Amino acid sequence: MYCVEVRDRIMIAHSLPDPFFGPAQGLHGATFVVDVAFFRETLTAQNVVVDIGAALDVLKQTLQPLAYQNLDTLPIFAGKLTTTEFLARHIFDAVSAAARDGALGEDGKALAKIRVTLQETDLARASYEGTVD
Ligand SMILES: Nc1nc2c(c(=O)[nH]1)N=C([C@H](O)[C@H](O)COP(=O)(O)OP(=O)(O)OP(=O)(O)O)CN2
Repeated sequence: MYCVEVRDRIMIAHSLPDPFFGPAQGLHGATFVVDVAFFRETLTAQNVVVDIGAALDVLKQTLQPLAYQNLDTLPIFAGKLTTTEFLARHIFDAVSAAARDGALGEDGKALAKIRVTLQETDLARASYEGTVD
């Protein structure tokens, strides 16, 4: 399986209002390093998985609505615990939708899978991966 992975960063604020999270129940900031990996069984006619520039653009556009936001105030996340895992799935859904819509070109519609990884510190990260369908 071939893979191309691109990276961006995002700064957000949020709280995790459940006793499970201890001190993180309060409002705090996070800077996530976001990696998105694109997988194909075979290369395209140009011998790529996806164009790296297009992949970087899709990731930047996906993160833009979240950047520098307090996630607690965004209607799409109302009542949700915006954990690292949850945000990985949210970003996966947006990148997958962009791929299906052709933002990565015609070949981008035929990816085997996508994996989104959010690194919240040098010690911890979370991922979501799935097929593009
Ligand atoms: N599985 C997850 N666990 C935690 C997440 C998460 O997104 N997924 N997030 C947090 C906090 O937002 C923050 O990143 C860390 O908070 P902190 O309280 O410092 O976390 P720890 O559990 O490592 O430390 P303790 O102080 O021992 O609780 C927390 N967990």
